[in-house]
Amino acid sequence: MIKIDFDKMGGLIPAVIQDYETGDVLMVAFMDEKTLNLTLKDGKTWFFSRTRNKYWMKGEESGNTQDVMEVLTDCDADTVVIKVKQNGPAACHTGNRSCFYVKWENGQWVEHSNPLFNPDDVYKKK
Ligand SMILES: N=c1c2ncn([C@@H]3O[C@H](COP(=O)(O)OP(=O)(O)OP(=O)(O)O)[C@@H](O)[C@H]3O)c2ncn1[C@@H]1O[C@H](COP(=O)(O)O)[C@@H](O)[C@H]1O
Ligand SMILES: [Mg+2]
Ligand SMILES: [Zn+2]
Repeated sequence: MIKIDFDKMGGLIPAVIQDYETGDVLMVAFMDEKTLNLTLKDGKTWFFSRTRNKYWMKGEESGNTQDVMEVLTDCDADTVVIKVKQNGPAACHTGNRSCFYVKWENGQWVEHSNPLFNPDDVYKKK
């Protein structure tokens, strides 16, 4: 029986969040056993934030939650890909649809930012 190998990963595995409809990678964040189980039960994505040292449901503040459509793990069961229906305009807290809007071009990183919301409006409590 396949079991996710959290121990090998120091308790946290990468979760690649993919748009169910377009296949775009929306974000990458981390899950421990508890947040993976929450995600599987709840049908929304839950993560552990190392920076903020807390559990979070994506969209708890912005409303930009993610409905889980499909969950995959890889050959050695130490990463997950989660296909989601993204609610609201964007997954990234910058307002961009995806976190991956910075591209290596001609020897440097170039931002292709196209915010679909203003983070100052959406994240008011800070
Ligand atoms: N909303 C986001 C958010 N959306 C996407 N991401 C991406 O999720 C990844 C992990 O975020 P964290 O920094 O929380 O997690 P981490 O474990 O520190 O990971 P690293 O940054 O160290 O890689 C990063 O690649 C972020 O770009 C976000 N990271 C943080 N937030 C914050 O989460 C809070 C709640 O936001 P909502 O979930 O939209 O309500 C707000 O304070 C936001 O600023
Ligand atoms: Mg961080
Ligand atoms: Zn982001």
